[in-house]
Amino acid sequence: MGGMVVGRRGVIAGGVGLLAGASARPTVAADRPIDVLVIGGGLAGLIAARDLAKDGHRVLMLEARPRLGGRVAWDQLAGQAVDSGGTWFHWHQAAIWREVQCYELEVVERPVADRYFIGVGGAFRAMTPEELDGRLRRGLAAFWGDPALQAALATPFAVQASGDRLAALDRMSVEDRLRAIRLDPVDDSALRAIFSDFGRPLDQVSLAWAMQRMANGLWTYESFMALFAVYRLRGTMRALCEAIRADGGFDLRLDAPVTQVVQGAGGVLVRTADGTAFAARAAVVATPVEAWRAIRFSPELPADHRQAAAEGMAAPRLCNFILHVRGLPGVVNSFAPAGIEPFEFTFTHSTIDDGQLLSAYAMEGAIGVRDGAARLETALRRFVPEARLAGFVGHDWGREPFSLGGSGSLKLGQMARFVDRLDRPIGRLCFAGADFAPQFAGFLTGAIESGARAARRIGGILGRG
Ligand SMILES: Cc1cc2nc3c(=O)[nH]c(=O)nc-3n(C[C@H](O)[C@H](O)[C@H](O)COP(=O)(O)OP(=O)(O)OC[C@H]3O[C@@H](n4cnc5c(N)ncnc54)[C@H](O)[C@@H]3O)c2cc1C
Repeated sequence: MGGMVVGRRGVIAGGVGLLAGASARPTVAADRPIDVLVIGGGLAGLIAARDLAKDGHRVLMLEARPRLGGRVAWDQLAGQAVDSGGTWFHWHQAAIWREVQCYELEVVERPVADRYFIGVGGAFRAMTPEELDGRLRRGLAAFWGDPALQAALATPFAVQASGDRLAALDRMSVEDRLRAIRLDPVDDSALRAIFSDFGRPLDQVSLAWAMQRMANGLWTYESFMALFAVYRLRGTMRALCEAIRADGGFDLRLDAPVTQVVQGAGGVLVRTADGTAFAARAAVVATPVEAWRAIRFSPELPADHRQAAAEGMAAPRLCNFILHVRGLPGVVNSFAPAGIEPFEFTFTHSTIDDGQLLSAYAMEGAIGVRDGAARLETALRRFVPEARLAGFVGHDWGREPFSLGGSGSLKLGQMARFVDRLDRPIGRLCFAGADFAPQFAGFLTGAIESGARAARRIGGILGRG
């Protein structure tokens, strides 16, 4: 098999058309064989494709949806462009910050909340920022304060080198740890409430994953809290996707779900749902783990990969919304322990002339896009009775066939088995994605880490012939 298109259409469809609605017209003469096929155009795939193309390889990206971005998405609401997928990042997340700086993209800071509403005992309790701050500082100090737990993550960037100690932590849940430290009930509720952003019930969240998130911030309260929605891009994450795409110099086919990946001695053959086949010297698979289920791999994937696909790694029921709300008393932020309130957390995304745009997340799928405005407004009124909903946009990520889940935490045992392992090359294939990224699994920056690493690894394979 060697670097040419063998599909029934007989051409490679490239395309400079960028995001939603771009046509799949051919723009690149099929006179040079494809070196690498990149399957999936989320951030991991975009970075891998760009880096490989910049290294002089001919790259074709095959993306299932009619747009790029994957779990990065954008909509219009109240005349504003809003992010409706992955949005927030911080400068201590080096991989994404570097991209943002490189492309000179403008960063906007989230307004700081002056009113908190915390789910305690089945109702919301108003807290001043000072009260919440005190409770969380106490709670987190107890949660991560055991030196033996911290020692397991002495090098949080090198999960596999952490060995048995990390594996033992990975078998424990966040719930196990909360039970062990026995906080005062309101401190306990406050901690459970902010942990609702882990995206699944706490007895299913790997303690090792949660601790890695804390170790990444040097076990400091400020750095841990910096992971809760501090900076976003002006003009949405679309600006970053467009910058990478424009810089990349790779070809693109949208609306091209891959259904089959076959590896031979000298290359890879990839088939899309319409029957077109593409051959290349190597491929990067940058879809969510859950999406591997819909692809036939030959030879069969190793047992760990099959197991990861069967278990799933992303939060399966995550719905998120941007709500246009009037009548809010100030800059608000609500948090509730998973599974109790319709929204696990909400916060003022921005203030506009006519009210506020509020980000709202339902991690346990208690409320969905199909439920409509009246139910969303009722959910909001649980903490601000005077709130009036003027409009909304939302995504139900578990129902999107090319995601089958949102993002969030890793389940028990997944860190030791999958992180820093699923991305090791298998012949001429390399897997990339935020879900099993080495340092920030589940985050935008993790997708970038992982895509860059896949590009380097595939580049090494191509260099060897
Ligand atoms: C609601 C929500 C909010 C989030 N908020 C944040 C946040 O604020 N900060 C943060 O750091 N992270 C956040 N995240 C997480 C972050 O968005 C993701 O971790 C990251 O975008 C995943 O990137 P990826 O490239 O690994 O995967 P994806 O973005 O899922 O990209 C995979 C791509 O593969 C494509 N694909 C799937 N199957 C096929 C196929 N068969 N053939 C071809 N293509 C296929 C998909 O269409 C998709 O484009 C959030 C996620 C969600 C859902």
